Amino acid sequence: MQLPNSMSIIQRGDVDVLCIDNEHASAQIALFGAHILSYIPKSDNRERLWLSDNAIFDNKTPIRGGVPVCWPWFSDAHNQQRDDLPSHGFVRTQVWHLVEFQESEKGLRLHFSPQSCQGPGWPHLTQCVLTVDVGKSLRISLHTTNLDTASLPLNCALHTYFKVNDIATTQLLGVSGVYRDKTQNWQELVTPTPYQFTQETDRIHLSAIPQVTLVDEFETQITSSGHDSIVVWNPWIENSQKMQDMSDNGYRTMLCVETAVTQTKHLGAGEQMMITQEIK
Ligand SMILES: O=P(O)(O)OC[C@H]1O[C@@H](O)[C@H](O)[C@@H](O)[C@@H]1O
Repeated sequence: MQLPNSMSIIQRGDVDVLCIDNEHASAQIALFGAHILSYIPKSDNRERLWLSDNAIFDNKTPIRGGVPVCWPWFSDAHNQQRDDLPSHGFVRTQVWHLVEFQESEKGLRLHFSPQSCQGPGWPHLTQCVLTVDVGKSLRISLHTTNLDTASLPLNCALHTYFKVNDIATTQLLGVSGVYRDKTQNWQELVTPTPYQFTQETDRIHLSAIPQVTLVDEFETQITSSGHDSIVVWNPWIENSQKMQDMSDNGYRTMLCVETAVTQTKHLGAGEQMMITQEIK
């Protein structure tokens, strides 16, 4: 396939990375996982995504940072009662194909599909496509079609790591309602106001919150659709120290705000669904 004018390819370790540079923004997308690593709009030249200094680019290990695509389950697959399955599904550790692109005055639209939509714990016939729009905003859509003859149980997430100046002075606006707290035995608790960070945070907010603002030195707008949850995660110091692909202080400059389906969508035969996260 001939590449669009605004795109070149580089190597990071063993991973092929698409570099996009158009009049609106620059971005980097690894083919391993169709994993967006960087997005910098030209309106302010500010990097929106966090990528670990110790991220591993070996075409095997999930990349720590950017936008991991979690599909067809979220987290440790406990919904399926199977401990042997990889956390966050199996497509973030596949090399994806760029199947199509369109260039327009709005920017570049890219469509990716994984090597295979079947994997361990997922015998179903499905199609999964990731569409990325690199323009004045970064728009990411994960589209699933059930090609099987029976209904199937789906969870998924766009697990975005946002770059923050200092987690101690970061706030989230727009999040309300109840959440399940993984750090407190999955207790259901009420979202605090103001929403700030002083310790390990691992929360599934159980509603389709459409708009979240990440307030740091600057403001980042996160718009979601098609989801049933927003997940908020910061591992804090002890977990950062334990993770091989994260520096000890890595937690200080990142916050995950994830657009997710965690409450299991039963997708009927022939049915489609899509989750979208837009970042400005
Ligand atoms: O280390 P992983 O598999 O990329 O997962 C990172 C985190 O992802 C978050 O979405 C989960 O809520 C956390 O529990 C998990 O630790």
